[in-house]
Amino acid sequence: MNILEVQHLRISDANTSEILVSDSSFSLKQGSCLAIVGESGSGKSLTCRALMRLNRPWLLQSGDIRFKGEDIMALSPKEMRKRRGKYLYMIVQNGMRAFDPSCVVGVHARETLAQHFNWSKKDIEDKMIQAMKSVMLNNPMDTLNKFPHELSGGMLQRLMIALALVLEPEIILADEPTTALDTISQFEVIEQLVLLRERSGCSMILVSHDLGIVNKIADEVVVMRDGAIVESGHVPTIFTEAQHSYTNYLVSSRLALGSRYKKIMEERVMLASR
Ligand SMILES: Nc1ncnc2c1ncn2[C@@H]1O[C@H](COP(=O)(O)OP(=O)(O)OP(=O)(O)O)[C@@H](O)[C@H]1O
Repeated sequence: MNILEVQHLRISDANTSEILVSDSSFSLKQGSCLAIVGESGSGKSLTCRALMRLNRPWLLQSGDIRFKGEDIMALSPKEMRKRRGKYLYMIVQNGMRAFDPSCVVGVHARETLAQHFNWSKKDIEDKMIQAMKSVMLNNPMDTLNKFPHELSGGMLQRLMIALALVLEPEIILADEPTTALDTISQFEVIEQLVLLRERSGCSMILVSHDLGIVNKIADEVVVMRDGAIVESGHVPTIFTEAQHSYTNYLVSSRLALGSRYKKIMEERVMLASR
């Protein structure tokens, strides 16, 4: 069963009349992970944000987006706000942008959870602390009392994942969740995303440049270029039988994440044995 169906999505810039995403159609199966790959500027983030209806007001979108059959495009702004967080949850590239810089991250977490659940302050805190421990954020109370700029990029990403564990959204949109991180933090955040899927059974859309990450997490993939989908299919098939020359180019030039993992793990084993 498809939890999300997108038909003929088109995004254009009202200021310039430029078409940024043209006639994009894809679907997400319940419980599966769909990756959107493509070079910079191909329309991956705009597509993701269109699903949440979070694009800037001058970016006009048309087409049909259905979440469990419900027409997302027809919802009022108020109804759409209710769907964000609990149904569609976004993990962004740069954690600093996800949190209000003027307050400690615990306030953001509490406010987000209070929007969706009738839990007491104590319940919210307990659930958040438990989730933070499970994503290896030690000293959760200390972390919750910090401002975003006092936390590393990896910690902010893990905080977003912890929040997702408590919210249990139906679809997680992870837009280049590791791009802004160093290699070790990338590895850890990817591991946490894999665990998040296992624990919550959520469906996921993963935007990535990195076909190594896609190979590790995703079941299906769509390849975008210049605002259009040029190819889509099952991950193993795309890796071995890509039809489009651009997909072949991506596959052949992909970062060998597998070997990077191996290298990191070898380094860790060496450090641990010293
Ligand atoms: N707010 C905006 N206003 C106008 N044009 C925009 C806006 N955001 C993005 N664009 C344009 O839309 C196109 C697609 O952008 P998008 O951010 O979706 O690319 P992307 O594939 O996610 O790239 P990257 O991998 O670098 O994040 C680009 O040409 C970009 O310049």
